[in-house]
Amino acid sequence: MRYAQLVVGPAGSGKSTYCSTMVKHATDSNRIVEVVNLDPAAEHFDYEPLVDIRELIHLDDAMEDEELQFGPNGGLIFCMETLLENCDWLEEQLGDVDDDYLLFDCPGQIELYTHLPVIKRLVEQLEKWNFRICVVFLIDSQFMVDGAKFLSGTMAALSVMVNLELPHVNILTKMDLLSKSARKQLDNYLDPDPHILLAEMRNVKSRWHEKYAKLTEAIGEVIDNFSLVRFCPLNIKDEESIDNILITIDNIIQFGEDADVKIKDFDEPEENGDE
Ligand SMILES: Nc1nc2c(ncn2[C@@H]2O[C@H](COP(=O)(O)OP(=O)(O)OP(=O)(O)O)[C@@H](O)[C@H]2O)c(=O)[nH]1
Ligand SMILES: [Mg+2]
Repeated sequence: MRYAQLVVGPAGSGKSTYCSTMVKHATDSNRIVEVVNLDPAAEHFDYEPLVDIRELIHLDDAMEDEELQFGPNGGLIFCMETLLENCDWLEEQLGDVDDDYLLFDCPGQIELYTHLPVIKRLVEQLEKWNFRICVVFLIDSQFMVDGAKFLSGTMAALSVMVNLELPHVNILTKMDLLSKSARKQLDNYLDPDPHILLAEMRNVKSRWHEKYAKLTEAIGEVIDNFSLVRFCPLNIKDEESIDNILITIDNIIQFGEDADVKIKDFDEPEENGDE
């Protein structure tokens, strides 16, 4: 079994920073975590990638091609499709090391995760290669500090969850940039209570809410009733905060737990036999 975090989220939400932060944190606790750069347009990141999609195809290749004539967004989709067509290349680059733990630093175009099939197909490949995957959806906490934005961010997280159908963690990034009052505001939402959100939206003059108060309320309640979406705050300046996130994800993909799981599986038939 191998382990992977698929790090996704809107442009600039902090995906590449998250990856380098996790690598440093893991190294400090004697763990090896490596990053695969899947962003064909990446210009800067603070880690040494194990695999880099730009060695296969760069966004400029798609955009400068006389025949293709892609813009930046179509070009990106083209690059991701090229990656899928060259699965052998990726498989070879990834190697085949048991217990490997990789972070896939993905591009920032949200449509890749909300409704296009290309990332989903990549996930299916990774699963064939024995990866147990957790989607890590990052969203900038600064865009989550009022009711309407929080609701809209929640809906974005939900579309990614529905589209990718994988174990999933939502992370609020850049908590270090929030003012004290903004952080307090956000704390109210983190244990999501749609009534707090709604009461607040009622106070804010919003054309949407005036017209669709009942709809907003219904969406809020559905999300709450099904415990669909939760957010974990991440402050990269606080080791404990980083550690909490890593532990949460490790648990989800059962990293380091396999030994226990095997023992349990082994014991169960015996117990049944005794009964
Ligand atoms: N203060 C602070 N800045 C952050 C944090 N995370 C990211 N940033 C900054 O936000 C900007 C974008 O961060 P990136 O990590 O490149 O974001 P990204 O999601 O990889 O961006 P794209 O790949 O372009 O979609 C950079 O200037 C980072 O330094 C954080 O936790 N705290
Ligand atoms: Mg990036």
